[in-house]
Amino acid sequence: MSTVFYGPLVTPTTGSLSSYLAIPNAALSVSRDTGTIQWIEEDVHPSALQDVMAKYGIVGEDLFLVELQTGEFLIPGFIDTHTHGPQVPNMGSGQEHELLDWLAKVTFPTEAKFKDVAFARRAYTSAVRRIIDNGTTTCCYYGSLHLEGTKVLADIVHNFGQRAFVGKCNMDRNSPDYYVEASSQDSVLHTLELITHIRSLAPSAGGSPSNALVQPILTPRFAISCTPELLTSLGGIAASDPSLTIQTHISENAAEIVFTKSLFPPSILPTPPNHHGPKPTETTYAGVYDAYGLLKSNTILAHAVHLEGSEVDLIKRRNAGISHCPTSNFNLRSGWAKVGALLDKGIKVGLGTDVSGGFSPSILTAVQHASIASKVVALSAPEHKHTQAHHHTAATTIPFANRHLPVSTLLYLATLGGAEVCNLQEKVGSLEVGKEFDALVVSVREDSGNPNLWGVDLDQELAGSGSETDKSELEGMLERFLFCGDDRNIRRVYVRGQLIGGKEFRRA
Ligand SMILES: Nc1nc2[nH]cnc2c(=O)[nH]1
Ligand SMILES: [Zn+2]
Repeated sequence: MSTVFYGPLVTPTTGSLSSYLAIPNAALSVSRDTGTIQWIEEDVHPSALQDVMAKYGIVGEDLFLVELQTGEFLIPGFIDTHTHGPQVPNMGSGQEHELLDWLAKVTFPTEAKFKDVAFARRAYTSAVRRIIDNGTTTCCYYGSLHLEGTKVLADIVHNFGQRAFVGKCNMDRNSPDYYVEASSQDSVLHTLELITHIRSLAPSAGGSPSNALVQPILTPRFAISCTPELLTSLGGIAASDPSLTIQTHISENAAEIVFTKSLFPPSILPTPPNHHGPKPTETTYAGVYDAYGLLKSNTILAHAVHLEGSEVDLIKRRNAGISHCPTSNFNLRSGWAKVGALLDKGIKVGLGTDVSGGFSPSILTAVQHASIASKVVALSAPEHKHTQAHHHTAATTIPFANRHLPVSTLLYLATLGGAEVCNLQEKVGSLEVGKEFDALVVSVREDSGNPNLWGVDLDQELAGSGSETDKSELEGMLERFLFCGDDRNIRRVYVRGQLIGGKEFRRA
């Protein structure tokens, strides 16, 4: 049995950051058993739709047809490569601080409340629901340091049907007395127990644990909050369990970097695994994680605002991914990441909301600020005039560094780039045959209820044109959605073919 979606479709494609597919009349079939995309046909005229479906043997009772209206389109679901579940209640609070003060004064007190499991259940239920309804189909969650509360987070994500990585913070030092783990041994035991719990959650129909939607993730909060003993143990877990993903923070804030270097002088750092040549004589932030075996192809590094050149090369060599969190980076006055230069190096980059350093749970807000961040980079680059002059050159031929990111790249970062950072690019991130259907039905119609977005159906009405959408109109719809859209424009949210959220789901 299949569900066939018929209407406009927008998707990035593998390997192309400078262009994307915009198909005004697509038919896309999803298996109702496995949730995978079975076939996609482009340019299907309404009168040919029945024939196309008959060609694939889809008739009568086998068929569920979803026809999109004018002003609606399909897009891959958003991937949030970095957020904090227990900080959702804090969104919009404490906006005056920089990182280390903000952690001490605003963040740790709130996270400490998640010791109360009943509180955690209520808060996480609300948090995960709003994250899904904002179109996030895959989410990398930091929990608090608590084992039980973080199990609850994993259970809720599992029950809601979102694809996710869930980890509990490892933090056994440089944290307040009321919010710190008792020892590195405790931290490790609780981490292993959480991994076991998450892997025991029932995989969806017929799947194996490795195919489960919710996966565990090692979560050393950041180097400052972990003793060398703890980092050593976590590196050991990572080495013995190579499929295990790792998330942490890197080079977010200037004071944080100074403190990190003071805690880890080269004399105490172990020699990194896979290290060739002499041991580094100076500490770098990435070098600390590398020394403990935590910088790998399945490591997700949030922020990367102030990376040194040698760190960029090391991250590339290890094929670790970066979560760009521009809303948070502006909000906490951390700075702005040089994303274009990272992309030019071939480093994997996705977007993160970093709630509540970032004040929005929506990847759309991250897209808007990623655009602004890239424009700040362009404006502050010495060759500003030069790059402006080349504005109209074919995008594929120019590097991304020191240039504003085009819509195609913003779309990529929000979807397929995020999938690469999570090593899920074979499964999700784009609408391609064989991938799982993690997707959104977006509406940029006047009746979406978003007063900030001028409805494209109204445009067509005013122009007196028919209701057929052409390719350039569809591209315009995408741009308008990315810059002016919010959850009111997200009608349906699908993960692995299942409807799990969106405006229509909430009403039902
Ligand atoms: N943005 C952000 N940076 C961190 N570094 C360590 N912990 C945090 C956190 O909770 N948020
Ligand atoms: Zn963070």
